[in-house]
Amino acid sequence: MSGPILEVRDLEKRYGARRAVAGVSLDVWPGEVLGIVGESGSGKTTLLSAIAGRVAPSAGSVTYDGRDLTELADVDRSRLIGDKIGFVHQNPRDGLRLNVSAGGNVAEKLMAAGARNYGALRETACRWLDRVEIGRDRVDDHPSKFSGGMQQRLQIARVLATQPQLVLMDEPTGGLDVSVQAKLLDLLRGLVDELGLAVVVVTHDLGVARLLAHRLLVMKDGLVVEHGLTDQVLDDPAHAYTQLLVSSVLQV
Ligand SMILES: Nc1ncnc2c1ncn2[C@@H]1O[C@H](COP(=O)(O)OP(=O)(O)OP(=O)(O)O)[C@@H](O)[C@H]1O
Repeated sequence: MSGPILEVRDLEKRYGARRAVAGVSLDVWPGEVLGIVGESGSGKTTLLSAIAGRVAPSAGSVTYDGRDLTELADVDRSRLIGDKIGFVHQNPRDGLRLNVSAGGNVAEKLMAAGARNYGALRETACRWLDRVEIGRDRVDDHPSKFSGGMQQRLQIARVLATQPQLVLMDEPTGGLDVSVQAKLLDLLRGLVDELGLAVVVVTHDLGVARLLAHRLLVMKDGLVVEHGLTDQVLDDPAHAYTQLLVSSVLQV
């Protein structure tokens, strides 16, 4: 593939008179991690949800691998997104089936993608548990019995098992203890590098952005106010709003 894997153009989402996303354009290239940062209410989650087809944009286009997702029939868009685009929720409970075993959570994604052989499914599920550092002895346990960090790692295994080329992440380490966050970030960074994933990660945590993202978009009131390489944006912010975001972190 020679161009961006994801192209978003003039994306807008209105709720009544409010423009939650007010005309955003972005590109993501294969193997690239794009971070979207901004304070609460700046439109990050709405932007990610619109890219993922979870909310219908009011205007604009979302082109994945040459196809405009906003023009596909619902069923075709769902299939494409299910197969090729992964979504990691902040709350792992939104991305897991809690009454299905850990192995089953991974295996059912593989089955939806066409895998059938029980032995191979179980072995692949176990290998994914290995990769996200969940013991194989937990393969038959329900994730409702797991800690928050383990649930998040299982959600990541479930999302990555079908080898998506693009993964959208909404505050993937939010709601976890700091030490658990650090471990999860390490794991995510390793998997993203190893699998060469293209990622869009939404976070209000500039530390997470610094560790994961190659490039950053800074959002305010539904608009992108600054974008650039992560170190450049965080170390030498050009926009007053980004300066405030960065300095408010430094003061903590
Ligand atoms: N379903 C909805 N109906 C009406 N307004 C909404 C809806 N979802 C979001 N909004 C509004 O759109 C704006 C952007 O919200 P959004 O959740 O995208 O921001 P955010 O940057 O992700 O914030 P947070 O970090 O708190 O999740 C806010 O003003 C919010 O109130």
